Amino acid sequence: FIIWRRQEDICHASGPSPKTASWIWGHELEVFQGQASEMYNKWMNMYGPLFKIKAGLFHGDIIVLGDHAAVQHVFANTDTYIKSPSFRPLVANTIGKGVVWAEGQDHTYQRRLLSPAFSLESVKNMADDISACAEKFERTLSKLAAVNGGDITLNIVPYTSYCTLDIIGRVGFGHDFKYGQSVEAKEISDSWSEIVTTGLTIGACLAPIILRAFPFITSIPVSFMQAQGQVKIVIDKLARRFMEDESQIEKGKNILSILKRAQGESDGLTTNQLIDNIVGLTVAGHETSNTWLNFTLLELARRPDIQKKLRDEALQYQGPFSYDGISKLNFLDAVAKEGLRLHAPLIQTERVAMKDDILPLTTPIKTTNGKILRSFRVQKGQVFRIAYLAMQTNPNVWGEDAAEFKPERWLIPGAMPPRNELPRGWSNLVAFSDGPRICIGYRLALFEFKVILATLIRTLEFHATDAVVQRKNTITLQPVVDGKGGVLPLRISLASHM
Ligand code: HEM
Repeated sequence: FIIWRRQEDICHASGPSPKTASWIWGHELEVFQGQASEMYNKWMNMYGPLFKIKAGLFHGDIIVLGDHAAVQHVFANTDTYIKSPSFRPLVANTIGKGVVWAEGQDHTYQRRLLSPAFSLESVKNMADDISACAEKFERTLSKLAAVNGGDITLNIVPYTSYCTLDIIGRVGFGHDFKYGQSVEAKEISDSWSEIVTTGLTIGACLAPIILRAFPFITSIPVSFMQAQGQVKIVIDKLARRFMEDESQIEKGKNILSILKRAQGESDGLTTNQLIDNIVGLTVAGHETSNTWLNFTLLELARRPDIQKKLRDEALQYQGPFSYDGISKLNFLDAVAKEGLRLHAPLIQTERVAMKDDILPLTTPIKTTNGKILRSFRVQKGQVFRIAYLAMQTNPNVWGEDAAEFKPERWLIPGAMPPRNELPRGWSNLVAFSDGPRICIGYRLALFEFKVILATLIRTLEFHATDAVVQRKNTITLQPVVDGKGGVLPLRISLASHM
């Protein structure tokens, strides 16, 4: 057994020294204490796109993956590489047994039934709802700036969050959250603040490690985890209420109506699966889109020249925003991609190998015993972290300016690395993942991002403040100022042409 173990590739994989790891929490504590993805970026630079770290509570080493061929292989083989079984009961408790939770045939089945609600045609039909929410957001900021003499400094995070919640409410299940003013919107917003605040505490780092070591624990008394369950309670109630009104279901263009109408006698999601999926979509689609917008606004605030170029393009657009129309705004498209590359809202995901396998490698790796490996043998039970953010900001792939916000790299011929040196995934990014579990809402996320940004930028100017903004990972990437999460101060003024 010992000889066999010593032959495993992981034994000789490079990585940070075990001596630098906490004896009880491994390197996981160091990863948590740094800024989001900071340690992964550093180690990827030192050890290459596949390295191992010490796991907490004496669990076997974790492999951190950024190699394109290996990542593509993991995402393509969803039967071999599944989400961590230790977290499934927790996901079931907090967001239900929808597509986010499902594995194997159940996942394929649910995904097939959900897909029509996210088709190009369905997303195009969401244009009016998305625009209405974006305009409300813009009017609120313009009004605040106007009554304050044309200029105001505020924390943008809750304002963006009200807007993205409004959108998912309307396009998801025909509900108006009234731009953060309804009772339910306040409950969701309070739960999220709790998640962000407690997500910065040590408990949020230790809870998943404990769960992995003791998977029979289905409920951990950490408010970080419990707060997610509160969103389920609120959305569950609203979605059930919506379904009682058959006339709404008959004419509705929203996701729940589409799914409910498709509910056949032998084929279709059960009512509980429908509800769980609406909960999952709300959780998966709300704060992710919010993060993408917030950090892109920060980048634009720091670069008035880029902001002006974006504004000029948006001002040329005539009429209401449609999916096809807004897709023609090339600079907006480049800003969207660059914002997502630099600030992937989900910075990583985890997978576990269900059987022994061999990972193909794009970049051969050198092991600690001097061997060059062109593929990597893994054993059943191996845990992987797929480091989305580190992959998208790896200077060995994206060049020396990988950490800079440069939308023009997407437009100037030859400015991007050759496609065969980039991963697969939407626009050669991994932020939406890839393979059979690629984000089901990516088209909606992109459309809403563009409509909101174009609507805001036409009338408002964003300016950076003196605040030092850090980035931490609390489920999604969060701006942190003075140790407080969910804080991103921006100065906002009415655009000079107004
Ligand atoms: C910027 C916005 C978004 C980002 C960056 C994002 C990212 C991701 C990623 C990385 C995954 C794969 C996670 C994994 O397998 O471990 C995922 C899955 C998923 N996303 Fe998104 N997402 C976004 C917006 C949305 C929206 C707007 C919705 C729906 C309203 C949505 C619904 C889902 C669902 C249901 C899954 C699970 C899909 C499956 O397992 O088959 N997401 N998303």
